[in-house]
Amino acid sequence: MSDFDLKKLEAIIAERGRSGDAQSWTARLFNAGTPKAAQKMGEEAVEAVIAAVSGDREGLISESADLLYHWLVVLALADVKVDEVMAKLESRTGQSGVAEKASRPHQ
Ligand SMILES: N=c1c2ncn([C@@H]3O[C@H](COP(=O)(O)OP(=O)(O)OP(=O)(O)O)[C@@H](O)[C@H]3O)c2ncn1[C@@H]1O[C@H](COP(=O)(O)O)[C@@H](O)[C@H]1O
Repeated sequence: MSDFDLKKLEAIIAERGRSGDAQSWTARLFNAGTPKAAQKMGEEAVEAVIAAVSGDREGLISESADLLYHWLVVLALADVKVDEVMAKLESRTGQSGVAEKASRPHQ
């Protein structure tokens, strides 16, 4: 099993985004800004949905990777850390999760 994880990709994105390398897709997204990065994230999400609904397992894996990459770029541009998202998810587990869930509408 791979030991690659979202925090490693987060670090790569932070470094590549600031690189100024014209060949870097991450740098191009950083330069383009949040609207472009968020648009790409949305496109990849839709492609992942299509793969899931059509039963395309390999497609779902590939589109999920694209989605997570673009999601991390959007987070980086908003100065939000993966750890903050994980803390939010953790707060929804166990007893604290019950309290958080009760405070959220539509759940
Ligand atoms: N994980 C990814 C990753 N996933 C997807 N992509 C790129 O996301 C881009 C958009 O995907 P699309 O399928 O929409 O491709 P496209 O049709 O060319 O896009 P459009 O410009 O036409 O909208 C493609 O160029 C993919 O290569 C990624 N680009 C980079 N990474 C990671 O970021 C690192 C640094 O990459 P660079 O910034 O390119 O050096 C890489 O080593 C990887 O670890």
